[in-house]
Amino acid sequence: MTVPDAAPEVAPEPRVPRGAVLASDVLDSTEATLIYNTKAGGSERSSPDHLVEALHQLGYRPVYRATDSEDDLVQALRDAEGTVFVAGGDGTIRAATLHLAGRDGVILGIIPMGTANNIGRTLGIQGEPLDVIAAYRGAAVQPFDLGRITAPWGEDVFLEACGCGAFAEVLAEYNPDDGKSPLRAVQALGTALSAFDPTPIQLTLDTVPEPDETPYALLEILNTRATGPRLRLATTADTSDGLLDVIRIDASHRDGMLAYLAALARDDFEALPSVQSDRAQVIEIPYHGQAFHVDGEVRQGEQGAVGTVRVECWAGAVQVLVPVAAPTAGAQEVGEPTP
Ligand SMILES: Nc1ncnc2c1ncn2[C@@H]1O[C@H](COP(=O)(O)OP(=O)(O)OP(=O)(O)O)[C@@H](O)[C@H]1O
Repeated sequence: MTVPDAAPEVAPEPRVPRGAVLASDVLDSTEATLIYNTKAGGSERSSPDHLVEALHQLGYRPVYRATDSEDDLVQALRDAEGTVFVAGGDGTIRAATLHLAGRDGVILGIIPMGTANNIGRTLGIQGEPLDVIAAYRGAAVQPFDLGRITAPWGEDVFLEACGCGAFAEVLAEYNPDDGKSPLRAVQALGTALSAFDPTPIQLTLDTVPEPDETPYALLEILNTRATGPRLRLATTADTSDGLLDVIRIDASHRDGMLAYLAALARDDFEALPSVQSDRAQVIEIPYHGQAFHVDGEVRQGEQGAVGTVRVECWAGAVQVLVPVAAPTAGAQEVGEPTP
């Protein structure tokens, strides 16, 4: 069995995150595919050639599959085996991951190159692309959950989050032509949180209905800690726990806009008294035509529609490469040292 640079050269006792295993224990192939979105925000920081060379140095045999759009991923990933490295923003990682979900024998290697990088940050994967690749020497593999949605508009899968209320309304109104500004988006969310007038709904968490109907100014189901323009709504979310974080704000008890903006800036959104935080496997949300977002995409509301939006955690849908040295989501406490 040949493995890509399995043994770390400097760390005699690699410590892998809890729930993860060394990549060298599961990979029996040095095969690798590189997807590189040349349109993503940070793509000028390196080139596919540089990344291919860096992967070679780790012991992989990478093949770069050029893609002009998401549609090209069907062909590029059809026969992919081994490790699929995806360089791009959250949108690119999402697009590729949707093709890999539920597939055996494939591991996702994230090379964050966007603005928000919510997926990479949740896993402790950040930095310049070549540094990220270097940190994959002696890496571990851990499960990465996805969210699966069955709704009146159809089926959806998300990596980061889905939800309705203020953030979905902001995304539905957000005009990308005005420029992609995290600050503008956060300010818009603050305003929407204090002004949005939601319809009361009765939520069900893991088959247990909530006692009352509640008007939620914000209802977000998160897999990663942050979504959108780095909105850290679920500050302790764990992408490998088989659960989704349910973050909600009852509109009748909401704080003022500044309280939310300040909490986001302080990174303790869940500590606000008006923010309720729970974890569940299955969440059922009554649908009355309200707008939803699924990661960065919007499912526009449909007047007069009724039904249920069922959101379920798809535990371990993907296997993801994580550096052993960096802390990872849910793995701040590391497991026993690997022999
Ligand atoms: N493999 C791909 N090749 C080319 N284009 C892609 C690919 N995957 C996604 N895209 C498209 O590229 C666009 C930008 O992607 P992405 O969101 O990853 O980058 P970004 O906008 O720089 O990131 P961020 O949102 O973090 O700033 C998206 O509209 C997406 O549809």
